[in-house]
Amino acid sequence: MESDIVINVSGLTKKFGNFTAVDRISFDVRKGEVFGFLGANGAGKTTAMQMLCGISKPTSGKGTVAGYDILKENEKIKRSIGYMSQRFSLYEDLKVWENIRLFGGIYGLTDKEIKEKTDELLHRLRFESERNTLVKSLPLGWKQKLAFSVAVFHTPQIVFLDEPTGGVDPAMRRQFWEMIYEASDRGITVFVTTHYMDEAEYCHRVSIMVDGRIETLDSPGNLKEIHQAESMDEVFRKLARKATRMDNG
Ligand SMILES: Nc1ncnc2c1ncn2[C@@H]1O[C@H](COP(=O)(O)OP(=O)(O)OP(=O)(O)O)[C@@H](O)[C@H]1O
Repeated sequence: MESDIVINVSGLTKKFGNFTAVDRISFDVRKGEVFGFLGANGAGKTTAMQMLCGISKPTSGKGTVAGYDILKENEKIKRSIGYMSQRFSLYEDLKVWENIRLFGGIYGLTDKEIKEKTDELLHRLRFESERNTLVKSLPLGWKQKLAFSVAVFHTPQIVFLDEPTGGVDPAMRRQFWEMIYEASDRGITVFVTTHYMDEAEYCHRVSIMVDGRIETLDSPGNLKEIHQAESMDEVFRKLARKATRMDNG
């Protein structure tokens, strides 16, 4: 259904000088879908995601995100999405409740909404006792859960997650993925990059980028069938082997 499409891009390209970081990518993502965006280091995932979020202007190509034109309406896109990355998310020197208030305000909620939703969120996370804790003293897994909760606090149409679960154990990652499914059930589309192939199995659909291009895109089940592989890890290794671009940064 046309109206269910929340991301639609066609021929999206980003060049840095003569170097083509993202090369004519085209795809659709549906409302409530958990969409995995995979690729080896340097494949172009972050660059592509920045274009989708309205942070970086495409060199060519077109598309819409949350119903807005990525070339002309990037400010409106920024207001319709949530964003969480491993590197930039919460303020370490602020308390838990102060972080929630800050991001609620940035995303345009009123003080009353922020207060009500903060109580509800802390209750749901069973985190009331940590209301006044400084974020820097929380374990990494809890920081990630809180960062995700903050990124969907304003009920955005789409939340972009850039390697959200780096560095935590599988049990903690599973808890994180329960939150992802809850958001998806509420109709929030989840666009997620990850290096963990068990997480790729949890996505409704997965795309794999190689050297700036989308090499394959389908459900994990179909990808395994098409590429004659036992696991997503094997699918990924078969495709990533084709990469000529090396970037170990
Ligand atoms: N501002 C820039 N100027 C020049 N080259 C860039 C710039 N940003 C990214 N690149 C290059 O574009 C390519 C794609 O980078 P990008 O960060 O999008 O990859 P990635 O798939 O997100 O990798 P990783 O998994 O390591 O984050 C890399 O070769 C990178 O060096």
